Amino acid sequence: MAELQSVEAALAALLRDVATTPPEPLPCDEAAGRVLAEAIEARLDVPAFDNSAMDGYALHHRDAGKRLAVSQRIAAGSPATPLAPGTCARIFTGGEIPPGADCVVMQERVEVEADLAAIPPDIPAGDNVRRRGRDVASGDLLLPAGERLEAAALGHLAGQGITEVVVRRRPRVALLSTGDEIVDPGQPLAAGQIYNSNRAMLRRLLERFGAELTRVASIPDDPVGTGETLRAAALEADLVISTGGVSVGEEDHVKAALASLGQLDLWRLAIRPGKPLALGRLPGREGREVRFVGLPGNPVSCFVGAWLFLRPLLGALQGCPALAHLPCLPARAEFSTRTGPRRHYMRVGLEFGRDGIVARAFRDQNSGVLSSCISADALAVIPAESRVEPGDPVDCLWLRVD
Ligand SMILES: Nc1nc2c(c(=O)[nH]1)N[C@H]1C(S)=C(S)[C@@H](COP(=O)(O)OP(=O)(O)OC[C@H]3O[C@@H](n4cnc5c(N)ncnc54)[C@H](O)[C@@H]3O)O[C@H]1N2
Ligand code: MOO
Repeated sequence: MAELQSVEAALAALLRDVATTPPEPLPCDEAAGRVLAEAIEARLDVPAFDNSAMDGYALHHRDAGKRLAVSQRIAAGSPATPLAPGTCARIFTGGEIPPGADCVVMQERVEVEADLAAIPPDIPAGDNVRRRGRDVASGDLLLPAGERLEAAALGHLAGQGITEVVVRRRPRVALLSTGDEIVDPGQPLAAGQIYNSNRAMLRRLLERFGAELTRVASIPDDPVGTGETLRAAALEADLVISTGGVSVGEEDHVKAALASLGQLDLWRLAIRPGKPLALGRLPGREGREVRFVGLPGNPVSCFVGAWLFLRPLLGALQGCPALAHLPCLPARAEFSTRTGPRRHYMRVGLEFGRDGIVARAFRDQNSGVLSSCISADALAVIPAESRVEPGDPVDCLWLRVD
């Protein structure tokens, strides 16, 4: 039997020449989770002016240790006037530092008697002053292209007064299921049939990875219908995904249809779960090439395949480097296991303790046992032909990310 291939080789083949989706303008209010198509330069200084970090008194530091008349009151949002020499200004958090002042003393340290503020000694220049442009200076790179717009980035855009951004169109994905035995939830189950659990699981994962599902369908069990379904799916999608039917079964219309419509490579990977994987290309609209990924039908193989292959692919389609790799955490195994010729991606829960991270494996790691994925914080990567004992180090790919 041909030698098993590596995940890295399959991933490189999958990601070769992936074109990003086209850019589209979008109001910032609708842009959460979307990926910037172009870098954004800051057009304002933030803060826009030197301002106070405290409620207190603004003064020149040479006047520290004196009793000073309070010559003005500066609330946040009202302009300051130059500070009369030898006086201080009552100031509030966010209030503009008046010209002539260079520090702020918080009010808890100041005694006010008969309109005079007793300032403690030795206040350094700059104390409690938030300098203009400290966060962002006009002309700086505010956000790079490829940034996924999450909370702080959206706040940063708003801080610049920006209302619209140019983002990558969501990758359009067709999600197809194979298998005569697979039935949609809501329908009655006949003997030997099972409900389609991969579809609901992948739909959620794909949406988390930034996709828009354009078609969710089952592939009919005949060659003509299969070809038509694949062709129609490719015309409206950037990516066509199928589940099931990638191992060595006899009747497989998907493989035949793909091979005749476009191109198909069948991979047998040295991993568990997820050994069989189909990668191909289909003709799309206007001569574009649409990627095809055929994941194995076993639900855990599907789940693991989605994290290992679909997430980086959706990252490449969106031009988003953050989706290329899962964060890898060093943990200590709380279990023992041994592997054969395939690298094992074990579903583990992680416990973060003072002495580091402990990885606990789900009791049943069979590729049909979807319960192993429910509380999986990570995939522990156990190299091929190795042995792990409790306390041994294991690399864990963190799954609590988008
Ligand atoms: N003789 C061999 N048999 C198998 C091999 C092999 O190398 N030689 N590989 C095994 C491995 S590993 C995997 S993984 C599976 C992959 O099989 P397929 O991708 O061809 O998938 P199916 O046979 O269609 O289904 C496998 C399993 O998953 C269930 N399934 C399928 N789709 C769904 C769905 N949408 N929701 C829930 N469950 C689904 C299906 O009923 C089967 O039980 O092949 C092994 N066999
Ligand atoms: O590799 Mo299969 O994906 O073990 O069940």
